[in-house]
Amino acid sequence: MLHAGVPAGKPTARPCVAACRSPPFRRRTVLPHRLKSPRAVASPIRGAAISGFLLLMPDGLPPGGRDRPLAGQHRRKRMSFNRSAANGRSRTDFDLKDALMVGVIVYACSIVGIYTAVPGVLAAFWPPNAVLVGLLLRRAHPPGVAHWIAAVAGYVLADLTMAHSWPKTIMLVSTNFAGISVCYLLFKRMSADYLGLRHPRSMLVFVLVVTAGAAAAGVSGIFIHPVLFGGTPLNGFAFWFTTELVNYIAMLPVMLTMPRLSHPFSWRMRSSDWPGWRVEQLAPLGAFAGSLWLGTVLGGPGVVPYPVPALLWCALTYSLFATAGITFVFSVWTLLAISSGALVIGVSVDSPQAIMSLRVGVILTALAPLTVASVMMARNELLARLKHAASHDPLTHVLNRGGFLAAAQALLAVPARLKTPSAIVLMMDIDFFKKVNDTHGHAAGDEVLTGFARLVEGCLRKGDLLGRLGGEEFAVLLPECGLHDGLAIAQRVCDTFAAQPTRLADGTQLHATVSIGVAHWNEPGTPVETILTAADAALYDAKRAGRNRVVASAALAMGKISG
Ligand SMILES: Nc1nc2c(ncn2[C@@H]2O[C@H](COP(=O)(O)OP(=O)(O)OP(=O)(O)O)[C@@H](O)[C@H]2O)c(=O)[nH]1
Repeated sequence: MLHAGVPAGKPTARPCVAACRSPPFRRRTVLPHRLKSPRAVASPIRGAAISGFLLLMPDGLPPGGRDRPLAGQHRRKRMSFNRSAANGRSRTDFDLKDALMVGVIVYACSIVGIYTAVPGVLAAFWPPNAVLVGLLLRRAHPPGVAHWIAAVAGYVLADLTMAHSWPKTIMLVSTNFAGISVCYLLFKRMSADYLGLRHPRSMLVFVLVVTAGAAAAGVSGIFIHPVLFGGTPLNGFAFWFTTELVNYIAMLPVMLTMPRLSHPFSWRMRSSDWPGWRVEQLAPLGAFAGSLWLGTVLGGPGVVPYPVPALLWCALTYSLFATAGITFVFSVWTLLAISSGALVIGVSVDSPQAIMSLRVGVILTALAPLTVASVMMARNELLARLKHAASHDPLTHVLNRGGFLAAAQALLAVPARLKTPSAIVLMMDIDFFKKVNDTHGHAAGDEVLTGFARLVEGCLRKGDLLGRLGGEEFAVLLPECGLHDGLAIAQRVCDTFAAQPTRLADGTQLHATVSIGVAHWNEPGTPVETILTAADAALYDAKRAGRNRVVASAALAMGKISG
């Protein structure tokens, strides 16, 4: 029998988990291919773009479903503006910089809105309000006074740049803020699921909130419209209400569902999605573009909803953010194409009523794909949570028996997936665990199990599998690992666990040890169960030999490490 020869009760000093990452781990660690590809090398332009984006998109809101951590997965460290403190800058410095950025964005969006407006008429495309609401909601912290002041300054400067008089500027800015504050205050009270449009009913609530915000702007329009544009108060309400409604519905979903880019690397990581992409996944986008083109060719009053089937197809295929973006393109394209004559609907759209009717009709059409995408998102997240719960252990959050066996089978059943047809299985069982429970209680036993799982996880590479097969028994699969390295890894787990007591909630330090059986898989075609049985037999030998040790399977051993 081969074993590591660590005497029971006399642990080798390995005080920290970090020790587990020393060679041979590091030697064997393979950099993910995508990080080495030229695509992964960020260009200065992309770096600058990402940095700018980070300022705009702090992680106030959990991103779309795919990014949201599930119970048991390591939670990605939430980065907030506080990270500036770590860089030696004070929070105030950073808030001011951040507020300045908000002001600049509001200014830039306002200029775009003013430039695209028909002279003497309220701007049809007015992005700053929706963008500002999105920015304020997506912050990690509630916006400070500096943010609000910067936003007001952005609007005022844009109006003054366009040589608007002060009274006109004040009226326009206060009307903008009537809608913005109602939207912000109502959205702020919502849970992240509703705010991220990931709840099945979130689109309904979204429409109610933006309708309230648009109505607030409309009420202000009752007073200022007759003064600024000479219409009736009713016209003022209708014009401001519809314009704000259209802009909020078109733009705010994009802002609310935009993925969090809290770390430049997350952008690179997303490139890993691409190998899974197939050309046919571009079909819904092609259908959408085709339907827009068909509308321009055929014309007529019925062309506006032509793209709806393609939009629904996009909603069923792409992420909520992508669907929101495509829907935004649909709304803007349709309104611009009709006003420019590229889309001939055969009805004159020159009266205020006709313009309002068109805007509201287009934007309500866009609600259908947004609702489908939102419900799909909620459904996919629920499925992911169920799948996770079915394959993971609720206590330690590592794979459960079924999850481990399925993942191991999937890995070993297709040897082509492995660069080298060699894998190691460790069967690990905490020693005298019953005594831990009996002496310190079941809760303390649970803490030992959880602590052990975290310790082992800290010793593994990405791609290694860890599972809790039951009780105090765990298994590890190390793909593309030879026997020598596998035994060394097992020994490090054994030594580190023995040297590192579990600190219980009451402060007590609890020493425990683990016995490990190691088996080597190097013959493609050998089922996982066979290798697990061999490792289990070795584990049994380790227990019999005195525990707190590593033993290689007699059947499959090809070498040993010295004790
Ligand atoms: N706290 C806690 N205990 C568990 C859990 N699952 C199983 N156990 C306990 O784990 C103990 C396993 O005891 P045994 O199988 O006798 O093994 P052992 O005491 O570790 O002895 P050796 O394995 O021979 O070293 C039993 O007392 C189980 O009740 C759990 O989820 N939490």
